[in-house]
Amino acid sequence: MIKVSVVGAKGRMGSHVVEAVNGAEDTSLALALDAGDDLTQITPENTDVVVEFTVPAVSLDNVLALVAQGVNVVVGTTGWTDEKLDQVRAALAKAPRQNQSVFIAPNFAISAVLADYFAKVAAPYFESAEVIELHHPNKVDAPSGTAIHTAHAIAEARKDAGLGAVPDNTQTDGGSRGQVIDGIHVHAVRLRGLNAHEEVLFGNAGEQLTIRADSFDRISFMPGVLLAVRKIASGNYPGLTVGLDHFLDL
Ligand SMILES: NC(=O)c1ccc[n+]([C@@H]2O[C@H](COP(=O)([O-])OP(=O)(O)OC[C@H]3O[C@@H](n4cnc5c(N)ncnc54)[C@H](O)[C@@H]3O)[C@@H](O)[C@H]2O)c1
Ligand SMILES: O=C(O)C1=N[C@H](C(=O)O)CCC1
Repeated sequence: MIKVSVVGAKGRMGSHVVEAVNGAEDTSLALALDAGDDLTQITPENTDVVVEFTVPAVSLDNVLALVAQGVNVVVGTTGWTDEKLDQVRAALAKAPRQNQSVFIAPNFAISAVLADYFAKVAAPYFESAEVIELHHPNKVDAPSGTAIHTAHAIAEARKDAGLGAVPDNTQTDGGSRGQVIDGIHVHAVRLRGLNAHEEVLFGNAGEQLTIRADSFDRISFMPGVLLAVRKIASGNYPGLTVGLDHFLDL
């Protein structure tokens, strides 16, 4: 049995994770903690893997504390920058136990991971590329962590292919052209009724490719969370790993 503790257990995602851990045959719930609870209750004796779904403002501190307490962490919370990732790497380098792991996934849904992968494949073949993410209005961050990840991946693939800047003759912009991430315009929609959705638009003269992923229900993230828990519990991924694609045969 893999002993799993959940941090952010009362949240929209954390409560689904508690159910998924209780429902799987090879995982058991150790601790379910939320804001105000003492994280030092989590130890290597009672927990093999912590699943962290909180808010971007606190996630880094939680992860650093948990690493220092000697436990492995699977993180779904957004808000990760290169600088924050470096802090996690530094914490892992002086972690109390050998081969400790932190795994961070911008998105645990297979549809989103594949959309991201297909976008990377398509990126070198198109002059234009833009990302539109669409989410429920309770989301605290914009653009989504997934969209940021997709924009970086498209930019890297374009750079590797020797492509220049996307064509854009906008002369005035009151904000309608979205946030520019690594040269890629990213647009965020917040709409009641939505859950988590992303469209990647590619264009050439006379043609367009649209790649779209839709998570209609948070249950769509749970197979990915359990996959990550199992992979991290295996001990085969020491250090920091970012992205569920590392665990898929793509
Ligand atoms: N990676 C993915 O596949 C994926 C999927 C959905 C959501 N997310 C991300 O997960 C995060 C959580 O989303 P949500 O919709 O569940 O949010 P939410 O607001 O419903 O839940 C967050 C929970 O964290 C708790 N919390 C806040 N501060 C805390 C602290 N210091 N210690 C412990 N718990 C604390 C809150 O009380 C709340 O219960 C967001 O960053 C979101 O973007 C990622
Ligand atoms: O509902 C959210 O919040 C989501 N956050 C992640 C993101 O920002 O990419 C993943 C999708 C759902």
